[in-house]
Amino acid sequence: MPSATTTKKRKSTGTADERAAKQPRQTLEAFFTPKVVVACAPKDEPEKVTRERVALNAEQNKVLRMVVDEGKNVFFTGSAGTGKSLLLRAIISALRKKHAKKADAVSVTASTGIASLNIGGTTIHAWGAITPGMHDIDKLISYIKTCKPAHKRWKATQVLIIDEVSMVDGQLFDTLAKLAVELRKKTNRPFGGIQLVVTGDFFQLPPVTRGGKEPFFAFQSTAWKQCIEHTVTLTQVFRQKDTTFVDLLNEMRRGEISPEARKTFVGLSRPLPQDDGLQPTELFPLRMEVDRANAARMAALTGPPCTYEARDSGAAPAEKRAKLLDAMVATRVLQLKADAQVMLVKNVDESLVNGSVGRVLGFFATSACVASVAAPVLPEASPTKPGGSKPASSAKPKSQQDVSKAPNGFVRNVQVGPDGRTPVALCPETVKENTTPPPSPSKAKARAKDEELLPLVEFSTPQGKEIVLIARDEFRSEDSEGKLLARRVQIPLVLAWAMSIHKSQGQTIQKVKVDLGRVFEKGQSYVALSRAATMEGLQVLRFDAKKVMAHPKVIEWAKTLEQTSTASA
Ligand SMILES: Nc1ncnc2c1ncn2[C@@H]1O[C@H](COP(=O)(O)OP(=O)(O)OP(=O)(O)O)[C@@H](O)[C@H]1O
Repeated sequence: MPSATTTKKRKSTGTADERAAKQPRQTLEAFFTPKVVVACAPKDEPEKVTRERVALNAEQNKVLRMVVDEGKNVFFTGSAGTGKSLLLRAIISALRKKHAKKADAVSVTASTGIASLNIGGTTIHAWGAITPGMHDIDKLISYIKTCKPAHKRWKATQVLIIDEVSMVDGQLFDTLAKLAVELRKKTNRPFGGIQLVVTGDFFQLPPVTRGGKEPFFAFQSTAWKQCIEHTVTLTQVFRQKDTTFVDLLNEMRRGEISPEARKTFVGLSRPLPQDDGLQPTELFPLRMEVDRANAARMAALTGPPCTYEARDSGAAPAEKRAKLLDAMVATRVLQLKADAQVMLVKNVDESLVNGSVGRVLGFFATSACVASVAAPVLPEASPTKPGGSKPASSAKPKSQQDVSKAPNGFVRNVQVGPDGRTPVALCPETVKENTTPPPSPSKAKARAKDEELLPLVEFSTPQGKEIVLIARDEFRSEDSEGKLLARRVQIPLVLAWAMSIHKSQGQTIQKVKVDLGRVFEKGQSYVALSRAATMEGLQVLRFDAKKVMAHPKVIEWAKTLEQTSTASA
């Protein structure tokens, strides 16, 4: 029976490794393999739920079974927060186990770079070696045939996953289907016989169009009608617990705002409390507005700035490389100050995710933070390679050894002194209890001399506060043959007083502020407002019912779905 959980054994090379091998594997694979109940079990077998696992609900399990056990072509959708991403990660994990012996059998893609980053995949364009905007099948085929890895992928793929499909242009969907048929020479089967697993919410962001052109959604394409056998709508909202808020968001999603809903939204214009020291993240449609808002907040902080220049490399020609680097979420120059509000742009584990917001406490060396960890726990790791932070020395107490092992160089659970921002190892007056004494402050300072000072950040997570030293990490852009085009090693943080709605898609943000007066695209307001976990954490300025309208084509299409499901119920 295939299992959705992973407990890969490691080669034991010594006592430390033996200890580590006994630990449950806590890499990002564990994050992509969320602690979900195995869903490939026969329907009548009771589900095993362990203490730390998130159990998929019945509708999520149904989709997982349709995809993994029955091999069906499925589009699963649902409003924001219904667990599409979590389910997708469980599906990816189960499919990889199912096809473990066949490399390239499971291809994981998304419409945008950011969405693909969230599921450890690649963009659909990069996967298929498709030039954006090009639909000449013959030209595309001859180009793909020159890219051996891409050609191999087209032929070897048995399951193609496409996330955030609302942003996939319908014409592209048709092109993909035609290419699959041609390249796989299985002309009698839709999509060349590739199993499709597609997800997203068409009420969220639409495909990008030029010059105000109407979007052509994937569901309007001919291939969609031929290839998507089953549409499943997830209905249980997990992100928001408050049913009143869920109902309000649903009214908005359908574009039917009642007078009561309007009144409630207008009432959300009040400022949010700042009891945890964090201000709401303001969501803007344009990157320019985001940069301006963040720069103004930074200028208001009086402390000295700490600047991180990215370490860039890559084989692409200069102009192309610059473009690729520019599109990366990590910036070329990151300027931070103590008290700056920041957002993590890498997934680490279930509590520290791409989207976690925190406040910079100061800038410290890894060694000082390793000496100040609060508890002897093994930190969970990121799948990316370490980005340049130096490992701390090996002659340390057990807890410190474990901490320095974090492959991403992060130091978790740092304990700070009475000022609330200095690691205890640097506070002479602080005596740590219950662990081996930390190195003396003078030693820690001496060791710190050669090390790059890194931002120490207090994150607000659903599990509570955690202080983490953030090391540099790697961001890569590869071509369809897997060749490294551009690489950036940078601190994986961005300023987070403000962020773009586009980048916020898929995230859960505890405190959100949205000025609807700025929103210009259908779907944007719904994405922005539905990032908030609670109404208490949402501030809405200039509410205008017209601005929250869904696209009429999507409303029409959704009605046909409802009719189908009512008829088949
Ligand atoms: N079965 C489940 N049990 C408990 N929590 C869940 C479950 N499924 C999802 N969640 C949680 O609900 C929240 C929203 O889930 P997720 O991000 O997967 O939703 P989504 O449908 O992809 O949202 P969006 O469309 O806004 O990106 C996350 O915090 C996730 O961990």
